[in-house]
Amino acid sequence: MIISVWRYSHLILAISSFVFIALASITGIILSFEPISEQASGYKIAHSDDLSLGETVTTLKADYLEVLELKVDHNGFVSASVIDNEGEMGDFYIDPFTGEKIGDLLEKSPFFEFTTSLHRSLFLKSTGRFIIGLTSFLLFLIAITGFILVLKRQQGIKKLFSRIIKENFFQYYHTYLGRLALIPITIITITGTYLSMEKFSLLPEVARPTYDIDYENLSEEPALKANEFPIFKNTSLSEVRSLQFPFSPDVEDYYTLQLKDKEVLVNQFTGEVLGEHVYPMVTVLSELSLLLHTGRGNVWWAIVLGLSSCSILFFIYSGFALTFKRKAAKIKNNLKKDDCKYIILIGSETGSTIPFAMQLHQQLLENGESSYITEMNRYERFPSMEKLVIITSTYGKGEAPANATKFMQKFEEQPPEQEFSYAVVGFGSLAYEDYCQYAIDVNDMLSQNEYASELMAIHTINNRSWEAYRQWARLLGNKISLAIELPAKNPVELKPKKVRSFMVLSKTNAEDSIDDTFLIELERNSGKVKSGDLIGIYPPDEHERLYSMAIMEEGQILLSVKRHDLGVCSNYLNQLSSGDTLQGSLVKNKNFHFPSKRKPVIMIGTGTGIAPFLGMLAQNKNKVETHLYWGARTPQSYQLYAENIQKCLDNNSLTRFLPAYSREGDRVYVQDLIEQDTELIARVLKNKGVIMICGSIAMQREVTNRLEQISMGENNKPLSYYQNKNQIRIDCY
Ligand SMILES: Cc1cc2nc3c(=O)[nH]c(=O)nc-3n(C[C@H](O)[C@H](O)[C@H](O)COP(=O)(O)O)c2cc1C
Repeated sequence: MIISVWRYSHLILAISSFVFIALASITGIILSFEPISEQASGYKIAHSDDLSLGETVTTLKADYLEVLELKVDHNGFVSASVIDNEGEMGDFYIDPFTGEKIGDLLEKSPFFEFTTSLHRSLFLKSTGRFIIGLTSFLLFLIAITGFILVLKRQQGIKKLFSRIIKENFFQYYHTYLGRLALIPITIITITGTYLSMEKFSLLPEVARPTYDIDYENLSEEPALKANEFPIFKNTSLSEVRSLQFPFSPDVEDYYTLQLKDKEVLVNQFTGEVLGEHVYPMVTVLSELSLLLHTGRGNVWWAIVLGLSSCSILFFIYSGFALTFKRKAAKIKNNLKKDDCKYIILIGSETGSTIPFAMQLHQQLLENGESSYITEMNRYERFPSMEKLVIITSTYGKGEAPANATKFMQKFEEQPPEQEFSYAVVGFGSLAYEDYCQYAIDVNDMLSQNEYASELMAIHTINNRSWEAYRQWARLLGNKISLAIELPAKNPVELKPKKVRSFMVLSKTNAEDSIDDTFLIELERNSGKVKSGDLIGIYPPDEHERLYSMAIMEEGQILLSVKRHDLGVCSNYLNQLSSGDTLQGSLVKNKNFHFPSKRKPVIMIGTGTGIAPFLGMLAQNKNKVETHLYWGARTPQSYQLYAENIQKCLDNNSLTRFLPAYSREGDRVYVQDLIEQDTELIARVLKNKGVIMICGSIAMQREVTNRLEQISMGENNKPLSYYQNKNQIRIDCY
């Protein structure tokens, strides 16, 4: 398993504590409802926060025979302990404006009592409290290591909140929610740890306040009413925690006023402040920790706490799902490294490139060749090596993935001592500025080795395209004269698909077209597809083959297919007639849909890559400015699409059609046309328009090179900047 230090720490911490974290989160979710239900009980009187303490004290003294204590709790509910005019003692919530009783004191429900005990101590008293305290601290460390991983993924603090590149559901939402929940989770864990430390007396001890009151000189003059005491007049109820009334009418007895930050003793006759004790930091932090950890008195914060606890459960689930996926990618060898002619070295951060490399390894073995596969960091001299294949991803900012960081140094220290040829495949994503940079660097290094000769030029693969990898493997097979044919169906993608029947509505014949290409219309039997989505077609007893779909005006599916002499699926489709049915499955391709915003669109395609664009144009009801650059061999190739394209030009759903014919006249390619329209391309990118590319990988490479030049030259921004904003949408195979 390949893993970086931070990811390893994140994982180990999570594994060691996930059971307790899950328990604390579930109980935490339940407990977040407690402050919400308390607030819903309605004992908070509007505007009471601004009422002065003096007013309430005066009102209470007038209403009751004796007042013992006044309290304001975390919800802002005001309660009083009194003896009424009938001599009855009472302890209840009051309206601080009138002094009237408005309800009995709330008692903690047995359910919340039970949940709180479970949350705090797992019913294990001190042992439980210790476990929960430690869990809280571990969760804090998990949050921090997670944050570092997000920083690495987003390539620095500046890009922390820029778009997350979606590689799969779990990775995307693990990162997305991690970013959102980081601050609340950090607060929950720090306060939880603090509260536990307090329980175990690990914080500095707080001494009881001592006062130096001059009892000899206490005065009863000038006697003022409570609402005239400056301290009571200038203190609003929102600042008060409690006020203990004097025990007797003797001047030696005083009011004890507890505010949020200090305790004050007040002469009961004159209102003079007799003593003051500011709470130490430890006490203030304890109070704050309790409020922040429980959400007491603040419904919104309680909701944030509840949602954060839910997100922790999701992190546990998605984190393990990601880990198991990574663990599944294993490197296996049957032969000894010293005996193998083929050496395959893998560079991978998360392991997703491994199954690709393993497929090649298997094929070589099946062809009777000796092949050894290992991680790049395990490079050493391989005495029998004749061919070196390096398959590596790029991470960070064009850097080596985790298991390849030492490769270059090792290779330089122990270069091969015999002649060998090499081929490098880069796995990467065009969404990053330094596309496949590490593979490029490795390729450069190998090219400088005196014994090395290039077996194949470096090949780059965007977004783990299985089709692109398959093509490369086929080319490699041709080079080394082996029948290397990887399965058509991506073995790395495990999700089963729903297979349905589709009826053929109409079809042209490949034989009638100069390019051996035909159109086939299928009845649509599901409403949830869009042009640009894919259909996987299953010829009888064969693997699936994917085609990009156009959804036409009447909702039918249109495919454009090139027939290959040995192509099982294209020949199967070509012999179908109207009324026949075929088996297929629909695959969402969300990153290749026509944009919903009314911004200009540039479509670039070659050959059958025009198909999804035909559907998008047919659905372009808003007549969004759209330019279609299409590459083919000869003008006759256009005949197949002429009617459709002309219709779109006539009804303005297509603004311009720019064909490039590579076997006629000046031999023009789509990339040449793009170069001629530099200004338009730069403007579209600048104005948040979208560029869509569909067709062959070779064309994609040429086109993206030109676009990169235009983007840098005209707008001073790398193409990846627009790719990250989803303005570049690619579906190439
Ligand atoms: C944080 C992060 C950084 C990446 N940086 C680059 C990059 O600089 N260049 C690139 O071409 N691809 C980059 N990628 C894309 C990966 O190379 C690509 O997803 C690859 O398939 C990952 O393979 P692996 O999981 O086997 O390492 C990056 C991906 C992530 C998550």
